[in-house]
Amino acid sequence: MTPLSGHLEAMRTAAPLVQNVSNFVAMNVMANVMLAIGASPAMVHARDEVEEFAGLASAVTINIGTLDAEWSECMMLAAGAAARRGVPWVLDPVAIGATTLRRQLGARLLELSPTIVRGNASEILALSGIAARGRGADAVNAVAEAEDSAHNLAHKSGAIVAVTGAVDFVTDGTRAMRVSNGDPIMPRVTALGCALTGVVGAFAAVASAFEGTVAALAYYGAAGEVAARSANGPGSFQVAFLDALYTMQGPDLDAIARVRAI
Ligand SMILES: Nc1ncnc2c1ncn2[C@@H]1O[C@H](COP(=O)(O)OP(=O)(O)OP(=O)(O)O)[C@@H](O)[C@H]1O
Ligand SMILES: Cc1ncsc1CCO
Ligand SMILES: [Mg+2]
Repeated sequence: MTPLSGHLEAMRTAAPLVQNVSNFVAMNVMANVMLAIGASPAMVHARDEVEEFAGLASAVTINIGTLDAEWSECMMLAAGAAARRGVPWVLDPVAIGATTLRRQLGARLLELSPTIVRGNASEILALSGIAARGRGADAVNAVAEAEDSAHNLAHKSGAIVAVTGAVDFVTDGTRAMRVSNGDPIMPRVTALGCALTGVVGAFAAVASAFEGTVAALAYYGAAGEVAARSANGPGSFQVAFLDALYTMQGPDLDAIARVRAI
């Protein structure tokens, strides 16, 4: 396996263009996070250009956070274009269990073979068909409760499935890894999970989906730990987090990362 630092350095060297069909809450947060890591984000989602743009991008991410009928159509077009062209694409199934609209779109997007699915425990449980206790965008379930579902979902869909939370779990349906970096203040800032999906996309542009996902999660959590040391609350954390993502070097990442195979 390439060291985590190798994937971070490759991502920064490539500065991949990542197209994000995201949501109204996350767009600004996500674009700033992606610029801080050294990627090139483009929040492009209009029906008339979304497919064409997917041909230019090195990765595509789809987030159903604030969907309506038109967003849904644009997401299907972007995911379809990425899948046809072999561009890695990442699904973020925000609050997928909450409504019929979300469940139905989630099922249709899964048919377009996402390269990676990244969600919190409640979302991964719901996406794999098990009633989960998520109330909206926030997880109510622990990651461990969703590990079997993640395994089955990966097996069935062919996607790498990442369940994030206090200890992240990543599986391709056969092997699995846990990443135990991060800080409990991270879910107190909106859209940090959504922004993480963009970071996963940037790493998937330069690495295999499994290794890239693990590296992205470790880097994100490690930067969260560094930022939390100087933060007084969610406001100062958000600023410190962008700085930590920006300043973290490969050797820092290898030293702070807590990644283990299961
Ligand atoms: N309790 C926690 N302790 C440590 N780190 C955490 C914790 N919760 C979240 N994190 C960190 O935050 C990252 C994103 O996680 P999270 O699962 O909260 O996303 P999310 O629920 O999709 O967020 P959102 O939908 O609000 O954008 C995780 O990969 C992890 O690094
Ligand atoms: C709060 C919120 N509501 C819809 S999307 C979103 C961002 C976190 O997922
Ligand atoms: Mg989320």
